[in-house]
Amino acid sequence: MNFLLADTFTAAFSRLATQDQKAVKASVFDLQMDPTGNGLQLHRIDKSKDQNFWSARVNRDVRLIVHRTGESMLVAYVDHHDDAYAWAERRRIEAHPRTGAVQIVEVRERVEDVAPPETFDFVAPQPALATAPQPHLFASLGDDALLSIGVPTDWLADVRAATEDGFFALAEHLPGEASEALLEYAATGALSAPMPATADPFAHPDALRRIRPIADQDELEQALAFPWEKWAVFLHPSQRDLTGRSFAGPARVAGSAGTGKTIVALHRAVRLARENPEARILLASFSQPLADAMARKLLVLAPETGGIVPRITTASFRGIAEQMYQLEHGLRPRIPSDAALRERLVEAAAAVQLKGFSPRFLLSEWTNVIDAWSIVSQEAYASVQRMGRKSRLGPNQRERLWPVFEAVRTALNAERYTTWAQVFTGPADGLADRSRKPFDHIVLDEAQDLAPAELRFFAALAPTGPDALFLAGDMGQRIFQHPYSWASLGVDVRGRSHTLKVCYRTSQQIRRAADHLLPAVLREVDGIEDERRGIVSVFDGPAPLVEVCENADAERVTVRATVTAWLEDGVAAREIGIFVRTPDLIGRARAALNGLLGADAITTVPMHLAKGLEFRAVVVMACDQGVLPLDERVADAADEAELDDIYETERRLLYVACTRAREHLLLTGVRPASEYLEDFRRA
Ligand SMILES: Nc1ncnc2c1ncn2[C@@H]1O[C@H](COP(=O)(O)OP(=O)(O)OP(=O)(O)O)[C@@H](O)[C@H]1O
Repeated sequence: MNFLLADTFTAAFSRLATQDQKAVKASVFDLQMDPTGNGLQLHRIDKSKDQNFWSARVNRDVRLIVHRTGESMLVAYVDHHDDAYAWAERRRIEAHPRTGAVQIVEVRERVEDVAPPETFDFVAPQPALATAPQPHLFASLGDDALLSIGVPTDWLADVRAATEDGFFALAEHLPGEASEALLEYAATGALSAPMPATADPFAHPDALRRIRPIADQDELEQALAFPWEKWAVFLHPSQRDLTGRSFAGPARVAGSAGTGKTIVALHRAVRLARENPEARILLASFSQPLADAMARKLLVLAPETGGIVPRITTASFRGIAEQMYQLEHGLRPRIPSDAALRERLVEAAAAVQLKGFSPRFLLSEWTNVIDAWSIVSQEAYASVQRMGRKSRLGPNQRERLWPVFEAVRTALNAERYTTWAQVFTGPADGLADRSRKPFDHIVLDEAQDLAPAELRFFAALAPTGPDALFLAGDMGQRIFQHPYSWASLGVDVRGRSHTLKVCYRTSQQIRRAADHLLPAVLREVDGIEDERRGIVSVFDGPAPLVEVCENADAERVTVRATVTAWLEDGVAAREIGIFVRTPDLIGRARAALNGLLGADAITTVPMHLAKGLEFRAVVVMACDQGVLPLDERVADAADEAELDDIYETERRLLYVACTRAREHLLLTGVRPASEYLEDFRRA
């Protein structure tokens, strides 16, 4: 008999008190050992429309709801007695008549039978005083089309009557696949193609995202250990596909912020480790805090110690390269700071009386071209494409610049400095001819910000072959790198790049507004197009707020009032993040929080550190003209094209900051405000 867990159960389980959870766990384990349910006092729920629902007694108060057929035992829900019964009385579990996927369907009471909950009011007539009626979003879709995307038959009329305002209240009652397909239709005007049917209705990808077969005790232990981490057990079909698929060459998962790329990277690393007990896997991300966060999540997915976890190394991009450097050289690399580099560049420029290039330009050219691409000769500099450095530097300019860079390289060598690019390039060169590599599989998150030397390094760490290199990243969030061709470095993901479309982190309102900061289609150097239309968020929330204030005092008052309201509303201080463009603006953010209870727990950081974070509520402060985009950067642009590039990166920074928010977002600035606020408001 198949033993299965539904996400409705894990969600309800995570809400119970710890004592009750212990008792529920014991009952579920008993049930797994003996799926007949003997000893658990199973009672059929007579009032349910689905005769396969039974209740099992956990303790005096708590009841487990199971769905039992000849072939399967599905643990569907758990709650206090009356609520558990009420849940089962309004549900049925069945294979959808068209898609074939098993669904937990909320039974749609007829309007005359039951007063509709306040949150939805679809088939019921609109009040007479309603303002201009909103168009029905799905009026043009026939039954056939609605059934093809998994809308349960009882909900067809509601879906056809849904308007924009009420859709999310309705969506909560529909199976996820149906609401996502409807939202995508609302956004793009196209219906997604249905998934192919499977012989076993539980094996259908749409069923697997909510109902997971549990093979043994270990799996059950894992599913119950962290019930609030839904992602650990229930994946979207597209996430599941990317987790399980084998790729003949380097592959990539793309997708807007919050679509679960990190989750795919984690599941994939665990899957590869489980499948091959010999495999050594590297799971790396941009920074140490992000690597630490992945390591914590890894323990949720694979709690068993002594098992696969020791074979998965989690590290930051630089951390792993630095370790290898240290192993080889016996000491840590001495890395020049940006200030030290700038100083040497300015000195070298003065020595050759170079005029017309700002220190910022010299540093950027050094970092993004000379050092990034290991340029060591004037000839190489003359021919380098300066990919992503859109300013066209003619041969004369390069000729004038070269002595400066050459002098800086010599000075750095003399002072025993090693640049980050050199830290990555050394091991990459050393490993090129070796047959034994340190890892079998490399899985990288935040791949959009990999520098060329870093990409080469990671590609060299595992043997070329199937599933050697998997990259997760969103081009729309690239803030540290100029674009360049991955294919030119041998990492060609064309044909093996897949985009996730369902956003789990950010409410529909915030995501939609943030999307306006970026073009609808982003085109990469290697020709891959990243289509950003048709992304849907799985939940709804308040519209983001934009406040342009007369002065910094007024801004402080606005931010303080909003944060206070969030705290009073039950948002914990640690769930609030405040982002500003530069470190010296942090004081402006802290001033707004001065004296607020719990203010210390509120994160206040520059936008550059927002990557990978997540908060229930976010303020992006000081979005003033001159701050976003940052005047200093704009002033250094060599030409129009370079200016465009700066504008784009600044825009992406704001996009990253805004998309850290789950439910609430406030953007503030002082008049005259950043022009980006207008784009944001277009939503
Ligand atoms: N299948 C899922 N079920 C439930 N929650 C999920 C699922 N997949 C992802 N999430 C949640 O969505 C949020 C975003 O996931 P994740 O960090 O993997 O997205 P991302 O695409 O890497 O985001 P970003 O590009 O902004 O870093 C997280 O809170 C994660 O737990």
